[in-house]
Amino acid sequence: MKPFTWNGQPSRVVFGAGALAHLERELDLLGAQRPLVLCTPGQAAQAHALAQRLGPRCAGVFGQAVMHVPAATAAAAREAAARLAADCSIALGGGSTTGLAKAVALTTGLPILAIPTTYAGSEMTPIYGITEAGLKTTGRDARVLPRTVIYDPELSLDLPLALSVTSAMNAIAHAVEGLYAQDGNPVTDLMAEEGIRALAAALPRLRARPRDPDARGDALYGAWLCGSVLGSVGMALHHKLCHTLGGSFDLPHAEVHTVVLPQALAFNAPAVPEALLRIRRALGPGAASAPAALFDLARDNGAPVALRDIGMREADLDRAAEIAVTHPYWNPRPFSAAQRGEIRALLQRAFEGTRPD
Ligand SMILES: NC(=O)C1=CN([C@@H]2O[C@H](COP(=O)(O)OP(=O)(O)OC[C@H]3O[C@@H](n4cnc5c(N)ncnc54)[C@H](O)[C@@H]3O)[C@@H](O)[C@H]2O)C=CC1
Ligand SMILES: O=C(O)/C=C\C(=O)CC(=O)O
Repeated sequence: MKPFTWNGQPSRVVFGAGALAHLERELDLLGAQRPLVLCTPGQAAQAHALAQRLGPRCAGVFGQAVMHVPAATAAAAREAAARLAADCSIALGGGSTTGLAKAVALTTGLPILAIPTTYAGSEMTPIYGITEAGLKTTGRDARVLPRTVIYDPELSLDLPLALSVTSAMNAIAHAVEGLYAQDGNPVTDLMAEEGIRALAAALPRLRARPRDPDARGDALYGAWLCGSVLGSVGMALHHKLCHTLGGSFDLPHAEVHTVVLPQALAFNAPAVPEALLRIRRALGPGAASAPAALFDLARDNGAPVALRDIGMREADLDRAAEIAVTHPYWNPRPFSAAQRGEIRALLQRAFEGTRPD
């Protein structure tokens, strides 16, 4: 066994149908007396219902979370937390809401209690992302890791099916990159393979019965595992491309992950044979290569497989390639300015939705 360092996340996790009933207990354990509830405009009703349940204990609701955490939104949330004398953030929603809570925590240290309603997995990572002047900056900081996570499958029963599939692919992408991470280890490998398996198996069940609580629970379990992998090891080419396309071209996050993942894995395939075997095994029996099987998993569950179908302009691909190779993340197959042509070709295949070999 090669030596490794395990920086598994110390978040406290409460998991199960109806787990939201434990919110007050978990706030008490955090010593939080005045939580600020954060949400997106689309989830305001859920957030206000939670605030009403908490009564005078609740400092208020800030309902302006949006994807990629614009710097101005982060500043407004910090101002609201200060004005309301909040001592904790409750992030009720997906990665955009958790990301806003992280932006507040980054400068204020306000602890986060996350209540995930998608499969993004941000609740299990110390990674933050803030977007300013069309450029997304990401970083890692222990202060942004949520202290407590309440996973309640009942909160995702109404997650739109299309987003359920792409958000699951976002989670699978964390695990895929974790399997070839520079700082991967046997524990994260186990979590990654099980996370991919759980999510891939849940998708057809969700398509058949979107409100199936067992399928939603299995998907959330897979998201927890994949998010834990992302929180423990580094990201590589795939995430760099998605941060570029999402942050600089304002493309929808989960959809970008869904489209790019097969293409990025195909680019890395020659350098990551062990990861391919684990991914292939996790996806179940079939003759397709791991990249092609991921492409098929997305396509067969009704998800987009081409950048041109999610708002990308072909004229922007050159600039996307340029940004992607500037300050690249580590990757098992090097990509830097010298590989700009290869990255541009990868983006062309993603733009057209070409099924990998
Ligand atoms: N730092 C990290 O570790 C990670 C960060 N992220 C970030 O998270 C953001 C994307 O998060 P996502 O969860 O993909 O999307 P999201 O949080 O933006 O949600 C997408 C839409 O779905 C709605 N929604 C969410 N849950 C719902 C539910 N259960 N029922 C009905 N509607 C619901 C939201 O209101 C929103 O309008 C991006 O900014 C991405 O960068 C994503 C993964 C990991
Ligand atoms: O791309 C991902 O799914 C993981 C990390 C981020 O999205 C960075 C961020 O929080 O914006």
